[in-house]
Amino acid sequence: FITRPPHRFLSLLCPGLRIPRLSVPCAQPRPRAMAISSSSCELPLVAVCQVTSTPDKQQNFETCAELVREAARLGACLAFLPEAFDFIARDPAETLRLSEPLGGRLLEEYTRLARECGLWLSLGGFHERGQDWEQTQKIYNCHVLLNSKGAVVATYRKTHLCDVEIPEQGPMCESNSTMPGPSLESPVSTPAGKVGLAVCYDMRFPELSLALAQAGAEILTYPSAFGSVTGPAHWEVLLRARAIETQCYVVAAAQCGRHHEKRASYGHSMVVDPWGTVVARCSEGPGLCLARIDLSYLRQLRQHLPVFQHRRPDLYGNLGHPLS
Ligand SMILES: O=C(O)CNC(=O)[C@H](CS)NC(=O)CCC(=O)C(=O)O
Repeated sequence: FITRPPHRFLSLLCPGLRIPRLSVPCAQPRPRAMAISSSSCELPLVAVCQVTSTPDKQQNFETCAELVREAARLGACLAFLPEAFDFIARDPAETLRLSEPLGGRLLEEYTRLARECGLWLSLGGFHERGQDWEQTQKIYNCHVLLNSKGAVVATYRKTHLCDVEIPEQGPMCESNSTMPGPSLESPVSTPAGKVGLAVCYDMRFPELSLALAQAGAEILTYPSAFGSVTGPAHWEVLLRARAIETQCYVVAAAQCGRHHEKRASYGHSMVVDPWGTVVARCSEGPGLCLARIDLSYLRQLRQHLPVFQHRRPDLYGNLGHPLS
């Protein structure tokens, strides 16, 4: 996939690249933070990377780095990598053995990559040895956001762990190796908009997405490694529902294909706009797709369909109250 020429790459993998609703005239001055691409009339472009992580960390890094470089060449200001971009291990013991702290070698390599490419990176789910590693011998599933200088600007540790038993998908017990994160993270300003951080299974909890939207998120991210049984049934429906109800863009970078003998993922990485339209999707296998983020469209939509003004938090107990 890496050797394909860019135009072919794009037309194959990015049917959503047709630019959605360029309603902002070029003459209109844009905020500095959004003037990322060579032409100031272009809306910020984001890239969604799809990979098949294996237990081989170095190989995984090289694959991700190739996609990130391609994203930068194509003009993206922000690239999204899926959950477990660092590796997918065969068992919990291997997961723990391969894990690193945020200050470890792998994050250092990604810092260099972000700086080299000059783009922001959403590292969707890093197997992180946290401060409490010595006591707990468990890790966090940590979504790390790097800016274009390679600095860590935010971390969110997955709060809903995937302990489920889906017939024919095999049991998953994430809490065997992983601690749930203690809190949600306030949305972060990026060149593409305010990004709200989540991870995979979190997408099943609309409370989280509403909390992020009410705290100002414009883009929700669900980096994932979705299973092959729940994938066809729930993946696109959940992502589109989260986009429609929060009136946010939803970006979901996914693992795909076979990671090792025991595990495969559904793929179907995509970007959904706040209307619920899928504006970009990856085709089968590793690759990337691109989408433009149009915040004036998002604001218009929120004006025309003001669901956040119609909420009745007086009726829902603690649901729907803002983050901060
Ligand atoms: O294990 C790792 O290394 C990384 N973590 C994952 O892949 C996690 C926990 S097993 N996967 C999911 O949350 C899938 C959720 C899902 O498939 C659903 O909600 O239907």
